[in-house]
Amino acid sequence: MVEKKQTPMMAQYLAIKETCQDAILFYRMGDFYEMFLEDAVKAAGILEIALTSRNKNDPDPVPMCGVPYKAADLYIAKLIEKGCKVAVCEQVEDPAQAKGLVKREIIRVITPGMILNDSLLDRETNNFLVAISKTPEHAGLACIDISTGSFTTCQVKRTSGTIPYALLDEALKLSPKEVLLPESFKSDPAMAAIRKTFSHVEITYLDNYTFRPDNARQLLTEQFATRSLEGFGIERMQACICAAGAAISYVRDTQLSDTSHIYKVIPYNLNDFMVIDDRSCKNLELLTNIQTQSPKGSLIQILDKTVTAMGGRLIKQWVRYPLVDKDLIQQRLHAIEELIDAPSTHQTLGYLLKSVYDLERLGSRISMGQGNARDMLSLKNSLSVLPVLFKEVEIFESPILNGDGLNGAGTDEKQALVEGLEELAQLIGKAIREDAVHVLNEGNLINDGYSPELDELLSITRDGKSWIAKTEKKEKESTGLSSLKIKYNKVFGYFIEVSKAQSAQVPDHYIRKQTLVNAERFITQEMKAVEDTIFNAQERRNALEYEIFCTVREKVAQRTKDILTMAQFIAAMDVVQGLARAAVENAYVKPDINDDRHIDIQDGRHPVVEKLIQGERYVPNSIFLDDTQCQQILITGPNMAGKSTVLRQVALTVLMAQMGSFVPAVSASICITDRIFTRVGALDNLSSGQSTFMVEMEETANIVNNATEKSLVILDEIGRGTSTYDGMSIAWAVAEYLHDLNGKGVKTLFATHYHELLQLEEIKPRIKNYNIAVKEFNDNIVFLRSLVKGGTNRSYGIQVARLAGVPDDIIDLAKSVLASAEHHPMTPAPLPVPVKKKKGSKKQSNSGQMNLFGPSDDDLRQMLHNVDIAQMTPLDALNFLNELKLKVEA
Ligand SMILES: Nc1ncnc2c1ncn2[C@@H]1O[C@H](COP(=O)(O)OP(=O)(O)OP(=O)(O)O)[C@@H](O)[C@H]1O
Repeated sequence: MVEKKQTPMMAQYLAIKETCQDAILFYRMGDFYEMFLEDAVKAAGILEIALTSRNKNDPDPVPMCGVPYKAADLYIAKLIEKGCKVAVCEQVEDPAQAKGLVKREIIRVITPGMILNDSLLDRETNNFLVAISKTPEHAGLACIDISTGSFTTCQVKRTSGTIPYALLDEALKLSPKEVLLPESFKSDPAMAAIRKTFSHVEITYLDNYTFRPDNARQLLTEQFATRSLEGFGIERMQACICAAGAAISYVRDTQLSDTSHIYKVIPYNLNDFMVIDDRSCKNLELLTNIQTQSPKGSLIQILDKTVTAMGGRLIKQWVRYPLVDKDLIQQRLHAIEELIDAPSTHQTLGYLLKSVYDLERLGSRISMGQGNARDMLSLKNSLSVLPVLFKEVEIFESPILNGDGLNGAGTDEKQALVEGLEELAQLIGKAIREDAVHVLNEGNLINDGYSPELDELLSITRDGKSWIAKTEKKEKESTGLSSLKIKYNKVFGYFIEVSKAQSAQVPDHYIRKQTLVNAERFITQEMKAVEDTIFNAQERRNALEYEIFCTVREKVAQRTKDILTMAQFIAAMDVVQGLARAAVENAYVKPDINDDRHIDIQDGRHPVVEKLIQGERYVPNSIFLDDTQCQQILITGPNMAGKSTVLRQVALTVLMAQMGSFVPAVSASICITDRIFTRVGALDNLSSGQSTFMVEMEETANIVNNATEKSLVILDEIGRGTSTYDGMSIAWAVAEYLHDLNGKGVKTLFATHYHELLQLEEIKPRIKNYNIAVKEFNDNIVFLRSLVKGGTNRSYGIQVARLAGVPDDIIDLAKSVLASAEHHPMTPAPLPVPVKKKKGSKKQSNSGQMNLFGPSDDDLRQMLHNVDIAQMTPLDALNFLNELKLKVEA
């Protein structure tokens, strides 16, 4: 086949495209980015723009589409959202100076995990890229956000051939936008689990070499300009090094610019924080509401009263990473307390922080040479607030508020940091015009008086006419020629015109250009020079302004580390001031952190439900859990009574206390919890191909396998999705197992409709029965919402069904089914496990749970056997009950 001859431009395009096969190439042509061939077809479809062709008359036209360069961000965002990568290719030489085809190069590759542009980022969400590595001993994870410079890493010991669940869960917790894996993982047994975990995340495979320890180590030491990784504490953490090195390699390959804002990597240990796995995070609605998937109706919505973007991102981390170090928790609580005690300073602080822009992202963009003049002004305005802000916080003792220890041990260092950043603000203020535009090559960036050279150009472009008038006056005076005038035409540009009569008297340095009937026209060397200046002034001014801008930006970039240090301090201060506001507005109290291993919450409330309920007052409830008397609480009560709410309320209160927040209660004493496990609600996971019951059992397995005596377990109705006896048996066994765990037991709150489980109180010393009280009258019930001692064997299912609007006919029928069932002699149901009765304990009861299994009635048995309760609506269930009744009566 004869290869088709390409135009030089197309040849250049194809050569560049060859280097970025997996990305859509944005090829700059004048004011547009053009896309060709398959890229054009794909992008036109996603962007909904016209697909044309470059050479329409050719029998084999090249598909193309394009977007204006000024609006490129919008289009790039859309492509990234659809999981595409975009390689931006710019003209890297001045087309006017280019000999032949203008040179072009890829200047940046934008991928879901490599985004720097503000318009493509969510203000209050980190844009994390996670790299996962595996060494014979460990699995490692590195997490980087190039938009803020944050870079962390951790590793987990491997106990089997695959990647440990804890590491995958950690990766999931970070909600990465992109995951980097070595090519070799494609055939790894862990891949199925990884694909499942990251089903909605872009996975990018890198050469195995990138993850090799020696290569990774070298990349990292180069990045941080250090001889070893000792200073970061990861010298001997090989899995961390491999993952971190691969992440840095990817950043460099895609960003192709200065990445020195990533100047450190912070290792962490999963045990340094309370573990809340992804499911529990969802179950407890920490960041999003389970129904709507939006932050509305979640804990973060209630707690997040931050006013800066940095604070908005940090509070999410505080919620996801509650502390287990008592001192660190106390520090946060103390800071909140100080703010609450100084309401007027607290208010001023909130007001001042509102003027602080996103220092992390501004600092990172500027450092990477991508900040524009507006970014510089935002930085200046933010930094200018610092001196006042630091004056205000002098009254506080807490380092989170007063910045002690910032930038080093002493007060001098802190002072030096603040002053240095103030000087930076002054430099920007002096250099950059307040009305500077976004575009960097069209001038109007630099202030008058900053550069004498620029001032000259500015005065020429602005005052061209007055310069001419001045020169005319000057020449008239020096020559004494009254007819002398300066004029302009397209042929000569500016020239001096003198009447014929006086033309003989012109000075020698005048150069004759044209003779007219009545006048002579001249130019001078000086004049031509000035003329050049005027003509070229605009262009030169634009170029010089850009040059000066880059110099100032470079000076600012040299202080990136200081800017980012300050950003982190401001973020924490903002989170704390936000938590203090939430505490005041919602009447929260400071929790006590005890060492006695008990949880004592008096008049606690659910922080979200108390805000959402309408037409009802939230009824507070008290809970006491310890390791000797009351370690497991079994909560019974009708549907809708408030069992799930009280369970979650306790979990959230413990979590809030450990993140360092005040809590919704009248008083609360909390011991440090290492993990909160939840098994709540029947979250349908059909989309991931799992049945409700399967999910429930997986969650249960995770709890019993991983809970320790320092954990808190929340179990909401285990075993609902299977037959009554299977479910009850599992629930019973799990409750016993948790009570006996490691001979010490684990603090557990267990809501259940299986009244048989109430008997556990009699055989297990640390299990206590509670119920949520209701009041009955005239066959109706009123929910009292208060948690009281003792169990209840009444379900009030029919009354709740009525409240829910189930038609009266069905309610009446259900009642008669129930009555008839209650009056039929039933064969007692066997207990799920043998129960040793304690001396003096009450008679075992099978109350409430009816046995409908007539041993001789095979039909009924078969019907019950065939029914799948998990798939039934309440209405189906009632209809089924009716069917049973008709069968019995037949
Ligand atoms: N302490 C309370 N004060 C006021 N209202 C409450 C309280 N607790 C719960 N509620 C209200 O009752 C509703 C039902 O509560 P919840 O879901 O906890 O009941 P439940 O007993 O777990 O029900 P089910 O057994 O059907 O799952 C809540 O959505 C809330 O509106």
